[in-house]
Amino acid sequence: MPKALIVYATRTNQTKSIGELVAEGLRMAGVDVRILSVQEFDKTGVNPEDFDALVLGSATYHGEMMQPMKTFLFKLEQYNLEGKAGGAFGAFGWSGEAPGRIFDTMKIIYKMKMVGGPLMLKSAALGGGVQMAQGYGKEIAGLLNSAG
Ligand SMILES: Cc1cc2nc3c(=O)[nH]c(=O)nc-3n(C[C@H](O)[C@H](O)[C@H](O)COP(=O)(O)O)c2cc1C
Repeated sequence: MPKALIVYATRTNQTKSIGELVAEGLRMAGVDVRILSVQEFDKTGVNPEDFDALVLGSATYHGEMMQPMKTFLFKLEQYNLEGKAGGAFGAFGWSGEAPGRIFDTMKIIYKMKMVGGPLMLKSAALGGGVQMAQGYGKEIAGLLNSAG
């Protein structure tokens, strides 16, 4: 069974809720998922290289991703993530810079095989958010299947 790791940064848990729905979508598509906050990741000793997909999320504050996700993206330099499936998501209010910045870093710096684009939602609970987030997870799972 392919494995996915989701790591997120959040302040009021909207991004966590979106991540949990992305996890559901991945699981529906037969992927084994581990979901952790950045703080939990730091405590666990999980190795991202042990996963087939890495999905990262951060809320946007003051036009930026949250500081723990910035630090986490630097930390990833110690791992070889090239060719792994990837996606990026986050809750936002109006401008939503974080998911796009994370997405580009995963694609350009870590040379990951990314889904079509970042997932930006104002809330997991609004406007078809559940379906969109679950669908995003399924889309990432599709990359794994096509990778064989
Ligand atoms: C002080 C403050 C600054 C914010 N700055 C932005 C911003 O620059 N752009 C944006 O799209 N949303 C901004 N937001 C909205 C948050 O991204 C939004 O509330 C989001 O749902 C929070 O997600 P979280 O629960 O995962 O922390 C801001 C919210 C607060 C309270």
